[in-house]
Amino acid sequence: MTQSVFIQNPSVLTALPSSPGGHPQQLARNSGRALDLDWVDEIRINLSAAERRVASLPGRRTVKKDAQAAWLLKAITCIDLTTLNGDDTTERVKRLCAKAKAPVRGDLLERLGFAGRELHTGAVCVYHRFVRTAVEALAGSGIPVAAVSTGFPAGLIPHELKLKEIEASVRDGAKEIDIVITREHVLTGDWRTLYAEVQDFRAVCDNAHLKTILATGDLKTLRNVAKASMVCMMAGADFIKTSTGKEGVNATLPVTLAMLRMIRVYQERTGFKIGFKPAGGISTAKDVLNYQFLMKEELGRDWLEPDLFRIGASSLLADIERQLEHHVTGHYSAFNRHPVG
Ligand SMILES: O=C[C@H](O)COP(=O)(O)O
Repeated sequence: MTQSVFIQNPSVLTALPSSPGGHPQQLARNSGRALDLDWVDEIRINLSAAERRVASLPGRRTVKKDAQAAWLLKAITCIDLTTLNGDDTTERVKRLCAKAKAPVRGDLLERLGFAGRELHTGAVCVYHRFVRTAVEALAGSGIPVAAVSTGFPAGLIPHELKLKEIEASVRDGAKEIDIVITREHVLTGDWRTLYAEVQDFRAVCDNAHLKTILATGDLKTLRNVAKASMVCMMAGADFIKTSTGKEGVNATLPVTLAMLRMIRVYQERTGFKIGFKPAGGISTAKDVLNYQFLMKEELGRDWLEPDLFRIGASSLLADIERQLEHHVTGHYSAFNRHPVG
């Protein structure tokens, strides 16, 4: 799961938030570890402190002009370009894949000094039914296909069927599997069962990377979010992900802060770097910059790269492209000029 943006324009180059054209990070994959309930029981989260911490971000951190363009180009490389709708079709998935391969109009890239350089999204994320279509459409691009499996979005189908769905997605060529956890295990504090569930998912993923969706909007408290994060990482998650996009409340900055702090603790204790994926409702360039700032402040530059940071989004790319157009032309275009993504 490694890609890099290659930057040509010198002013954009200096503004890029992480190594331009740099080498992919060599990450040791999280092997998981035995469940240690002390690591779970000791977790405390101060909600008002978390809210204060993230509320200060927009006023404190800002990037403009070339710097903003550079951060937004980097964000594109981290997008899991997503379609997860009941009316998805093969043609829609093919169009999405075409957009993932060429996320920004050629004339804009030229004016940004990017012409001819590699730029694509982090992945394309679809339901299992469309994995094969996406794999074929993305062949040779290096863009992985992520499948939402395990009875997405509620995750209430039988456990054995969840395992079969993961196996089928892997067989069809998915390189990343976004699973939903059973929220009841969190709401009842049944950490052993949650751990066993995620361990089983990880085992059938084989070499595909496992992103565990917590559905944080269903988990009631930040403490539950933090505890579930820790259990999923101990069970072998490669990424922890906030939401399906279908809960009443999806990705938020306070939830992100709680999850990032757990990633930090897990790394301090085990040495493994776990990725983070906010998803659901992230639709503007302004939103995504705040997530990037928080990632950098909490975990450092490594977490601005697509092997440790993904943004699950269906419409964000359109706004980013619009902002890039404004950057190079001074004008905003209508959203319908950026129809996909
Ligand atoms: O995982 C990705 C989400 O389902 C996308 O949510 P969104 O449509 O609000 O961008």
